[in-house]
Amino acid sequence: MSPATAVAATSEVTDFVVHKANGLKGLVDSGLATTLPPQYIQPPTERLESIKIATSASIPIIDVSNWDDPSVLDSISEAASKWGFFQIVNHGIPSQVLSRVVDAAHAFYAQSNEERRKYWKGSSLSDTVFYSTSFSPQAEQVLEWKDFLIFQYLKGDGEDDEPVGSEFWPLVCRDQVLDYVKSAEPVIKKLAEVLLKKLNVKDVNTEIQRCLSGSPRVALNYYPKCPNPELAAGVGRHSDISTITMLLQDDTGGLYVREIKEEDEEEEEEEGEGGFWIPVPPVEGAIVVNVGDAMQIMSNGVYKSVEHRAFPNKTGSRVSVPIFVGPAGDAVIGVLPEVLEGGEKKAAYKSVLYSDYTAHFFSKGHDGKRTLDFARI
Ligand SMILES: COc1cc(/C=C/C(=O)SCCNC(=O)CCNC(=O)[C@H](O)C(C)(C)COP(=O)(O)OP(=O)(O)OC[C@H]2O[C@@H](n3cnc4c(N)ncnc43)[C@H](O)[C@@H]2OP(=O)(O)O)ccc1O
Ligand SMILES: O=C(O)CCC(=O)C(=O)O
Ligand SMILES: [Fe+2]
Repeated sequence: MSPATAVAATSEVTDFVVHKANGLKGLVDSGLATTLPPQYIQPPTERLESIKIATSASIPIIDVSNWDDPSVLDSISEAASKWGFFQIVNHGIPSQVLSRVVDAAHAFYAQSNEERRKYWKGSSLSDTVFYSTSFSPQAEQVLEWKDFLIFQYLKGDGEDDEPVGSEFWPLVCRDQVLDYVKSAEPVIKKLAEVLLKKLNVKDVNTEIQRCLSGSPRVALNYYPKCPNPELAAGVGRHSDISTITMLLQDDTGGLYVREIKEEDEEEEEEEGEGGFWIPVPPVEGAIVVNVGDAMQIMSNGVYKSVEHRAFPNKTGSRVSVPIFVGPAGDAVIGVLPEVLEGGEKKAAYKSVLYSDYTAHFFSKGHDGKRTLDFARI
């Protein structure tokens, strides 16, 4: 292929996937992507083959059947400090609710391009749901091998009101997403309570509440079967900007978490391309929990938001369902005063308007933990 033809092919693929709103799923279904298109080819340093996989480390699996057990609280806060990631089991969310939301994700992507396109970002009838691809396609050098459908769970005024705009959510997955968020809410609340309690925050006032939870966002991430997974990334190295993320993954696998080294803890994590990556194996009924940047800021680095990434595979598609719990856009986040009491440590982060922080995150491709520099003093 001449360079000119290659460029034409490149722009045609982006046009088809992004601008014509077919998504990556549309490209894969078209049968045209028998080899990985150039704009999905990651630089060598970002490929699975060039990362060092940790063979002996694993992230903790915590049984949360008894939230009153002090050892559960200790395990959670220790995991949030040491790994930034853990899995919870016996959390009380019925297994059918979990399997139904995964099946519903497959059902959404199994639809025709026309049906999915109705929800494409900018065309969707409600801003509380949209379909898109990669991460921020307008800002990325290389696209990620992922589509996502994202919902904003914005509660109505009345106690029993359905979330704003949910009458416009796709019928193939609407009820399953609603059931999942409703069942997850008490678990999210408990996790936030435990993490704050261990920071000595006794009075969870309205301002702190706002910093913990605006309206959660739920995504149905879809990583199609990939012709050359060794060259691609499903989601590139990033930390979440949330306070907490609860991630449900199907039984495929593909998620890796960066191992925190002790020296990282002392000098503030300096990641880059080195270090070891810990696979997060799917565990039946488990939910992966991770600390996001907002929690790292509020806890002054006691809890760590940790880089993670996911790779696609050659044999089949993969689904994951994160619930991002984070501040409202107009909340100001900063180090909680309780964390600085005693006066030994200085605040490592300034206070920032969360919508400025999120705008910065979405204005660039994934770049590990660099987003945090936006708030670092
Ligand atoms: C897509 O691939 C991804 C995504 C991620 C995401 C990781 C996270 O940690 S997201 C956590 C952020 N969410 C929360 O903390 C939940 C509570 N708050 C909100 O949802 C708020 O919307 C807000 C995120 C704080 C922003 O509020 P505001 O500034 O008032 O403006 P909005 O209009 O609501 O949003 C601005 C802009 O961002 C888009 N957006 C918001 N969340 C997501 C998201 N999770 N994924 C994709 N896009 C998102 C929103 O649609 C708006 O877009 P415009 O184009 O209309 O400006 C990690 C890794 C990935 O690969
Ligand atoms: O699919 C996964 O396992 C990870 C997804 C993720 O990190 C995200 O959506 O923020
Ligand atoms: Fe993430």
